[in-house]
Amino acid sequence: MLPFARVSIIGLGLIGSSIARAVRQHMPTVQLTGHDGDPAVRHRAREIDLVDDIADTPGAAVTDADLVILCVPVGAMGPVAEAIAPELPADAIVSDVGSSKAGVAAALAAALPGATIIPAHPVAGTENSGPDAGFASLFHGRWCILTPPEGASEAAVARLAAFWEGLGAKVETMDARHHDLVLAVTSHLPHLIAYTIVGTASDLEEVTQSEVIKYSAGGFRDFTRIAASDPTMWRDVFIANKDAVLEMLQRFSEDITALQRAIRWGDGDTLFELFTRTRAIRRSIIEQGQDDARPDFGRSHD
Ligand SMILES: NC(=O)C1=CN([C@@H]2O[C@H](COP(=O)(O)OP(=O)(O)OC[C@H]3O[C@@H](n4cnc5c(N)ncnc54)[C@H](O)[C@@H]3O)[C@@H](O)[C@H]2O)C=CC1
Ligand SMILES: O=C(O)C(=O)Cc1ccc(O)cc1
Repeated sequence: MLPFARVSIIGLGLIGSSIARAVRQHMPTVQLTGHDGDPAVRHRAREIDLVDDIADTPGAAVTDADLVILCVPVGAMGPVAEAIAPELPADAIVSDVGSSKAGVAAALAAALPGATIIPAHPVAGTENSGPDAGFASLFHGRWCILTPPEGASEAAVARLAAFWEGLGAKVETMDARHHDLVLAVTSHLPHLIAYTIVGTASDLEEVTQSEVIKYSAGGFRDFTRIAASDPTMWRDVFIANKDAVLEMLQRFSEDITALQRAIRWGDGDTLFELFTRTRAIRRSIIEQGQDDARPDFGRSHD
């Protein structure tokens, strides 16, 4: 028995289109409806037959749904929730996939009083955007974190968990604020660092742009992948998760200052001890099978 029969996806970019493809693959009897605010995306979604029905307004996309998933940038979650409010069936569950959770949860609760809202975050993605970037296996073996508000219906949480497990994800439940703190250090700060270092390299006067491209060794290349991530999405994440990001940035600044001091004073032991510890962390990630360097990662568009 499937947890939902009629799923509506608002926002048909990387994550929305990946959910659509995964639902088609794993739950082929589910009736899928989609909407995107960009007419070109709606046109493309029709062209590639992404879902069963594309609605021209957010409200029209949810009239029949028993699960509505908002897959838009976090800054657009509140306005989209307001737009679906008049048409939302009373028994529908509303969820989202935003990369930050506390602010989104507050925006959804304000826009949809009385609705069953279970926010979620599939911790899986790539630097690409748009309906052609998605793929059905994106969530396989990846975590999806649910952040139900206090007093949320356990049955609704269980149904949403079953949905994500059905798409191949592993599900964890967490408080929204804790989620935002954890993701600030594991995802948001790394993106900020990547944006910074690629910006710094391109601003240098004594090193030319073509030298940066020509001699970019492994480390810098990896940063450029992350720094190619969607500007709208990440602008919204940093604005929405301001407190947690600033807290982690403060810690990071202190730690990098300590390394600066170690380099200045030739304190090799401090550098060696840190690099040994970080190598062990990388190896344990690989041992747990959570490495994105899987041969087909981001390439398979099934
Ligand atoms: N990119 C990634 O790796 C991951 C992203 N997320 C979250 O998923 C959400 C979507 O991100 P992506 O799919 O990567 O972005 P995307 O840019 O590929 O797709 C977003 C879609 O939302 C549409 N949209 C924007 N504002 C809208 C509005 N007001 N009404 C209707 N449609 C609107 C855009 O036209 C676009 O097609 C974001 O909240 C992001 O934080 C979560 C996990 C991973
Ligand atoms: O492409 C990468 O390396 C990512 O880190 C993808 C990603 C981006 C945002 C999320 O909230 C979750 C995963």
